[in-house]
Formats: sequence, C-alpha cells, structure tokens
Amino acid sequence: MSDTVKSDLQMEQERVNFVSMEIDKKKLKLQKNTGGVSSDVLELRKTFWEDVTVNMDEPDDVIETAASIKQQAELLSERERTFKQMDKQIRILERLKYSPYFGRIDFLETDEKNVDQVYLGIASLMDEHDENFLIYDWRAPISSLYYDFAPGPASYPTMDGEIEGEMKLKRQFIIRASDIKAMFDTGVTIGDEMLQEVLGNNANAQMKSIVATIQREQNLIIRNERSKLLIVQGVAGSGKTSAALQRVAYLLYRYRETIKSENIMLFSPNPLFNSYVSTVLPELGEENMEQATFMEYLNNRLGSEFDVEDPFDQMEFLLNNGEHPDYDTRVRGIRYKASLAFKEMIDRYVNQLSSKGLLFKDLVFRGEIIISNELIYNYFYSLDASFTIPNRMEMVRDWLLRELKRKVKQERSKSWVEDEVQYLEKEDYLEAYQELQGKDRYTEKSFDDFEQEQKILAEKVVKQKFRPLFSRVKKLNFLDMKGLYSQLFIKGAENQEVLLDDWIQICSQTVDTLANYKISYEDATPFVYLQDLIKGRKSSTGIRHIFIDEAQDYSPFQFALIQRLFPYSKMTLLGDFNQAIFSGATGSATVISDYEEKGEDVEKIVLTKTYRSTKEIVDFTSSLVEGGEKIEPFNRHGKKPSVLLAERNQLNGLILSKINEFLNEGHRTIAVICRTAAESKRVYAVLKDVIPVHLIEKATIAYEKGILVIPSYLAKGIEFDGVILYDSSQYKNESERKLFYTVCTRAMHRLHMYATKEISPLMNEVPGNLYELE
Ligand SMILES: Nc1ncnc2c1ncn2[C@@H]1O[C@H](COP(=O)(O)OP(=O)(O)OP(=O)(O)O)[C@@H](O)[C@H]1O
Repeated sequence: MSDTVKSDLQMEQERVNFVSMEIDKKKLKLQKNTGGVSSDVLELRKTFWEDVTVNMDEPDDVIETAASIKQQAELLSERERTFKQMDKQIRILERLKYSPYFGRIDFLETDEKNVDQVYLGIASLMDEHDENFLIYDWRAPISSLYYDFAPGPASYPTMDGEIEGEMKLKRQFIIRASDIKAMFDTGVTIGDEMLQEVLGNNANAQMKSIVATIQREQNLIIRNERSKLLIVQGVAGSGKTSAALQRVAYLLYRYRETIKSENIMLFSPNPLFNSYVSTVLPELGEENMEQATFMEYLNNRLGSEFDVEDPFDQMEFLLNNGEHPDYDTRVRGIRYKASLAFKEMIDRYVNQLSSKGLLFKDLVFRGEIIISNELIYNYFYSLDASFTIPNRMEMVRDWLLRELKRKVKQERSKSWVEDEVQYLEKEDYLEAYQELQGKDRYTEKSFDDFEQEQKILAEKVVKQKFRPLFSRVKKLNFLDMKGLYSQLFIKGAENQEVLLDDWIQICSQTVDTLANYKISYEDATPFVYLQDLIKGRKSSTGIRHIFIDEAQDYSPFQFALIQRLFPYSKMTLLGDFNQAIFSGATGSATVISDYEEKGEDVEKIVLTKTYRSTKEIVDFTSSLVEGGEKIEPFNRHGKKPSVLLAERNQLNGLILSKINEFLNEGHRTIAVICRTAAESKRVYAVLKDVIPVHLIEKATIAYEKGILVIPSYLAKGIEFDGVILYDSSQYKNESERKLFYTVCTRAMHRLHMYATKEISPLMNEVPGNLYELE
C-alpha cells in the first residue's frame, strides 16, 4: 500500500469515526425525545376519558362531547404518528452506524471553485447544526452521478434543470461496524471488485439490496419518471427483481409527500417469493409495499362458489398429461383464452347481452320461488337500454330489495313464523322487551303489549330468514354468472365464429368443467372480466404504482384486466421471454413479448448483462435459448456445469453424495429441482431420512437456508448456490425449453444435472466444451 493510499485510508477512517460519533449524538437526542413522546402517548391513553368532557343531557351537549372525543383522538394519533416516525429514524441511524456509506464522489460544478464531497448511504444525515450533509441519500438527485458516470465530465438532473460539472473522484467503500474493510477508487463502472465481492458470496434465504452496486442501466429503471408504462425485458439474473425493489424505495423517497408504501402494489409469482423479497425494503429503511399473487386476486373475485384451478395445477396438468386424449384441445384452448381476440369476443357477447340473453336465477324462499328469473329478466329489459348493463343491474337490485321488503311484511303473519318464534333465544325476547320499553310500552299507557311483542318477534324471525336473500341481491348474485360464461361457449360452438380446428371441443370442455363448479386457470381471467362488464366494478384509485414481476407469465388478456382495474396507476413490468414457462408450454402470447409499444408514455428497457451465475454457467445456459449470444455474463468464474448419466434407481444415492460435495465446497443453499410436484415429493421422502431437507410446495410461504427439494416452476425468481437437476432427460420437448432454461439459470455457483435415458435433446445445440460429462 503506497503512503498516499495509506493516508487516504486513515483520513477516510477518521471521517467514518467522526460520522459515527455524530450518529450516536443524534440517536441519543432522538431517544430522549422519543421517550418523551412515548410517555405522552401512554399518558394520553391513560387519561383519555379524563380529558374528554362527557355530557349527554341535551343534544348540544352530545355534539360537544363528540367534538371533544374527536379532538382528543386526533391528539393521540398525531403523537402516535410522531412516535412511529422517530422510531423509524432511530432504526435508520442504527443501520447508518453499522455502515454509514458505500460511496463517495467529488464533484466540481461548472463555474464553482469548491469541490463538493458527496458521501452516499442508505439515508441522509446532516451535521450537528443541520447545515451540511454528512451523508446523502442514494436517491437524492446528486447521487445519480455515482451510478451514471465515471470520473470526468458529468451531470445530473434537478427540478431546476441539468447541473453540469466534472467528477474528480469516485470511491467505493465496504464498511462494517464502522470499520472500513475495503476501499477502491473506480473508473468506468461501479467497481468490479465490489461486485466480485458481493456476487461471490453465498446465496441468502432472502434477497439483499443492491444500492451500493447498482449498474447504470439498472439505474435507468430505478429512476424512471417519465413513463406511465415501463416494460423491462431482462435476461435471467440481470437484476430485474432487484431493480424493481430499489425502484419502490426510490418512488417512496421521490414522492414521499404523496406516495406511501400502501399505494404501491407488487404482483409476485408465488407466495414463497413474497417472503424471499420481503427484507430488501426494510434493509433500506422503508416499509414493504402491498404484495399479492395474481391468483390471490382472482380467487378473491371469484368467491367460494367455484373450485378455481391455480397456475401451478395447470402447469402440473401440462407436465403430466402429454398423452391425455384432451391434452391438445386444452392447450389450444389455453392459447386462445390468453389472447385479446378472446377478450374481443367477450366484448361482442356483452354488447348483445345489452338487448337480450342475460341469465338470472330465481329468488327462492323456503323452497318456493318468490321472484322468478323471468320476472327479473323482463324487469331488466324493460329498463331504458341507453343505460349501461351495470347501471341497469343496480336498478334491478334496488327494485328487488324493495320487493323483498314487501315480502317480509307479507310473510310476518304466516303460521310458520308463529312456530319459529317459539324457538327464539332468550336474548331475542329480551331485546323485544327493551324495544317495547323504549317505545313507552309496559306502562299504564299500554294495553296490547303481548301482541306488540309477538309482532316484533315475528319480524325478527322473518328478517333473519330473509337475510341471505338480501345479501345475495346486494351482491348482484341473482345473476347467473356460471350460466352466462357457459352460454358464451354454447353459442360460440353453434356460431363457430372462431377459426380453430377444435373450437367445438374447446367449447364443450369448458362447459363440462363449469358444470362441476370448476374453473380452469385459463378461464379465471375471462370469467372475472365478463363478470366486471356485467356487474360493473369501480376501478381502484388507492394504488398509484403497480409492479408486475415475472411478467412473461401474464397473458395479454390478463394484463388488459389489470390495466382496466388500475387505470390511474403507473406500471412497471419486468420479465424475460426466455423464461415464459407457462406460455412456453402452450405457445400462448405473453405481455412481455407481444405488447405493442404504443404512445409516448410507454418505454421499454432491455437488460442483457447478467450477474447471478458464474461465466461458465451463463455460457452454458445462454446456448440453450435463441438469441442467447446476446447475454453478457459477469466475469466471475467457477466450475463448468456437469452432467452425469445414471440409472434412475441410482439417482437418490448419487444426489446425496452431490449434495455433500456442494456442502464441502462451502455452499449453503442447495436446490434439488424436480420437474413436477409428485417427483419432488418422492425425492423428499427418500432424502428426509438421511439429511435435513425442506420440501417446497405451491403453498409454502417461507423458505430457509439449507437443502431444498422444489418443483421446477416454483423455483423461478429465486436463486441458489448450487442446483442439482433431478433428471434432466425429462426435459425433452421444445415446449419445455424455457422451463429447462429457467431451472438451470437458478444456479449461482454450481449446476449439476443427472440424466437417465439420454442427455436432454434440448442440449443438442450446446457445444460440448461448455459442460463436463462426468
Ligand atoms: N447491481 C447489482 N449489484 C449486485 N448484485 C446484483 C446487481 N444486479 C443484480 N445482482 C444480483 O444478481 C442476482 C439476480 O438478480 P435478480 O434476482 O434481481 O435478477 P432477475 O433479473 O430478477 O432474475 P430472474 O429473471 O432470473 O429471476 C441477485 O443475487 C442480485 O442480488
């Protein structure tokens, strides 16, 4: 180490020590204040009612009391908010204390004399007098210099325009527990050394933030403000999910006055993924956004009436039933139902329904039809046809509610009611008694108390019995949605308006499935869409920004539904058409590959550099897919992927020794990836008695470090130190190429494949020198 470097390091360490002391001071001050606020909160809670003037004597007093309660509650919630805010700041200070910053740039603004030293960390920190920044938040405008430029001429955007100047120095730090572990001055990109250090580490059970090493092209995604729709096509391991999460943090900072974490929503591929990404934002001092899988959303909308297939079961069908006589028909059906052509067919259908053909259900009470579906039908079509279907449906609902109220009155005097009254609970009698008392009964003024009480009780009985009907009507469940969706196919088959070979079979397959109250995954989105067009649905306004990760798994139809639901939200879609495993299996379109970029506010960013896997693994995996030569690996080396041909009955023993080999090499997250759920279960059953191992299933919500057995399609989005493919010979059809590519790209450091009959034909084009045949 040269003298100047040594003194630089000493100087930087001194600065870290100084900043660390400042952090301590700030923390102490905050803790004192927080103590004050928290005791305020406790005191306020304790004395809440003492400080409220309660007086209910006169109407005016009641109003005054309500105002007083409101005032006290507001005071309490304001104090609670302050407390939460202070608590958050203390947690951020603790993080800064451990690692105050990761970068420094020296910037000389044009026409200025002094060079600004800008230190970047996960949050800003001011000096004691709140005058100068000791640390700049990585999301501040000036911080973008660090990500976008090498030393030399540089500029950054601000609200008042572009600031130009020269970057004199760019330095990176690895600081742990206030101690500089490493320091590099870097040139063009954010140093290779730092990335080598980060990427060479073992996989975590949870994703980590990448703020210290965000790459220029990733920064474009993170800080994009122009587009209403941002589409990212990024190769496997290019940092799409990472960029998405840092983007959430960026938006929360940039628009902190208007966007809170609950205004951002991430659609994720499976429940496991939710927990995998859940630590990134807290690590950055932010709260997690809303998260859901698209399936959870659909389930919510379809209610409990149906047994809805999820995408994983659909995938299982596709992987297991190649020989099934209905297989080809189903695949063609899936493909068609994913398309916008099918959406347009539904639009035409709904157009026709505006003048005739809606289906309603009878309203039945105690086994008797009290309002027939014909009556509802006639009422609906008697309404002015210039109103939309949902508007007319609301009118029908109001009419039906009025009708039901009339029926309640008529029913009260029927003999069954008298019988039921006897079975009422004691509490009901008590309530009736109290009600009468309130009405000045049971006094010398009243003479018909018994009769009155019977009346109240009868009304109670009838209302109770009618309650489910009222609730059905309120939810518009007098509509026969199952019938309406089926009718689309019954009519569709008659009209043969779709030019598909086996359209008639597709129609009858769909109708049969629905008849059993089952909805296939490919029908779930169109069903919800049809339901929305008929019942009407208010679009959501709370969500301001939507993120869709693994967007290649969304069909154009599904994306159209999401856009309809969130018309006011900005969207970021992240995906990779090479990993479109669902559409790959059926040849359907995906929103990532087929979205036509329309309008100025749609932007597409392509990422071709990949960071996850060693160069050897990337060289191998990129030769599995078309256009793979464009994928640029990061220069990190390891062993070549390996393949071993074995007998199937030897596999379990071999896998065990391979796991041990990986463990001895120091790898900690090892996945045995099987093709299907059933295969995973079988392998797990054998391994679990010999080695600690977790089985991942579609409903698993958290996974820990260690050895996992996981079905192929659930491994997407996640990464492991070592991947062992159970039997790679099974990936043999072109339709499974994307699935094969996806599972291989999960490996960070080691990839080993077993093959039983023969090496997968999908590897035919892979040059032999890219893998080791053991
Ligand atoms: N700039 C970066 N600095 C450090 N690590 C990075 C960077 N970009 C990506 N990585 C790492 O590369 C790995 C892959 O990132 P990520 O999972 O975000 O990629 P992806 O594009 O979503 O992958 P896939 O599509 O294969 O699921 C992660 O370990 C991530 O931490």
